[in-house]
Amino acid sequence: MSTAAPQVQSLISYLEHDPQPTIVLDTDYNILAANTAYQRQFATSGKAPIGAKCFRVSHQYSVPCDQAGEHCPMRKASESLAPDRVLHIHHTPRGPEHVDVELRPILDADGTLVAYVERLSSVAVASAQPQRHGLVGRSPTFKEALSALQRAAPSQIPVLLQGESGTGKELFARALHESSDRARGPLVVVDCTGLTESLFESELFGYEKGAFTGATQRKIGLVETAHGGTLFLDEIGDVPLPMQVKLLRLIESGTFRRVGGVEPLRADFRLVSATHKPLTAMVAAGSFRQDLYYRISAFPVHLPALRERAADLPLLVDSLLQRIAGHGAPRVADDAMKLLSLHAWPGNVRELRNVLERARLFADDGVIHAAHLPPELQHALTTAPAGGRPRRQYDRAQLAHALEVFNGTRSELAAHLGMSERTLYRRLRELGLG
Ligand SMILES: Nc1ncnc2c1ncn2[C@@H]1O[C@H](COP(=O)(O)OP(=O)(O)OP(=O)(O)O)[C@@H](O)[C@H]1O
Repeated sequence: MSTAAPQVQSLISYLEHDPQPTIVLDTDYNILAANTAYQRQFATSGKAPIGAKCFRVSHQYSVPCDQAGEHCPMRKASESLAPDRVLHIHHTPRGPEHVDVELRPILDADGTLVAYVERLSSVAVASAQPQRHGLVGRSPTFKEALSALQRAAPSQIPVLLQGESGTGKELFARALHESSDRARGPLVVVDCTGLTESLFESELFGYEKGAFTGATQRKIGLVETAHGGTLFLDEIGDVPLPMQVKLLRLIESGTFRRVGGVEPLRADFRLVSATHKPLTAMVAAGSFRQDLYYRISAFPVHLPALRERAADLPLLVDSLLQRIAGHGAPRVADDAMKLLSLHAWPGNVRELRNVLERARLFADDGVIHAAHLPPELQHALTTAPAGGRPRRQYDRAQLAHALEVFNGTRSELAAHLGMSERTLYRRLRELGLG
């Protein structure tokens, strides 16, 4: 068991009453102390893991995180002697969990590094294990997006979520709202697609009685409904130019008027926008206002496409099946899982959900087999007729995706794609992937 220097002992007793889970570590990854809050939330065996290595306790690794392919905040802090913060997946009594880790190096009077203090906060808005609601994910690209979200959440900075359709923009917006200090306020979702100018204005700002024919009484708009909370403008790239001016005025002045009203009203919301459109290209083409773009995009977050987070597929499949089918959720056979992992998922998680919703209706024996998946997924397993050409020509994107996600040798991949190894190599060379 490690012994701590006297200054470190004082630090330990100071941290004992900290309400946030905190541990003290020496420079060789040994846990010197863990406060009561840590023991309550994270101690897996019910007692403080004094003397154990942090990487073993938090990750069940036998080597430090950076040797296991993860970012090690201790390594970085030992070089910079400055604090570091990372999002890790920790082993906890509740299973794997996303944890925000803040690490501070402790220096003695000579400036020598003597210990580290690590403060942990569970990230409740996303799960690293199958879950019946909310965001799930554990791949590096998912963690990057989640980590960006956690950094932006406590401030008022406008966030722009950029991702293809079906990547979970609304779920991320909800997670951001729930991680912010406005979580007790409302989250108001505005779908900006297909709104005419007058409808947009009256929906957003509301109207006074008599403002137009049919306005028989005052109506509160969505901006007012979002008071004290978050206003989520989904598909902001679909807002036509004349309405963009009105949006800009609202964001810049923080005030608005109901249609037919004279009183300027003060708006109090945190703005989150989302789009699957390339806004910078739209700005260059003149179809999106540059000034509005700068206002909404102070903190852009890239939401990964499903093909960029292939490692999350089994977790997403489990979670979505639980959501679709509840307790009687079917299991997915290996051949079906292989097909799912070879598909490029242009429709992302929404497409995956649709495929599973359909497939489970065929799973009479409680198992989803390859045959239960739609034809466009089946092709990946068709084998070449003996001595003949493969039945299917894969395009560059499909092959690049298969290369990225396939867990096996090139000859196994060739077999899965229904072609000979030589043909695979030739195709890869032709497409510049070899
Ligand atoms: N990380 C995730 N974990 C769990 N479910 C997810 C995740 N990402 C997306 N989903 C699910 O995928 C579906 C699509 O998500 P959502 O509607 O948020 O996507 P979107 O990006 O807003 O799509 P669109 O741009 O078409 O409106 C929903 O059923 C959502 O619950």
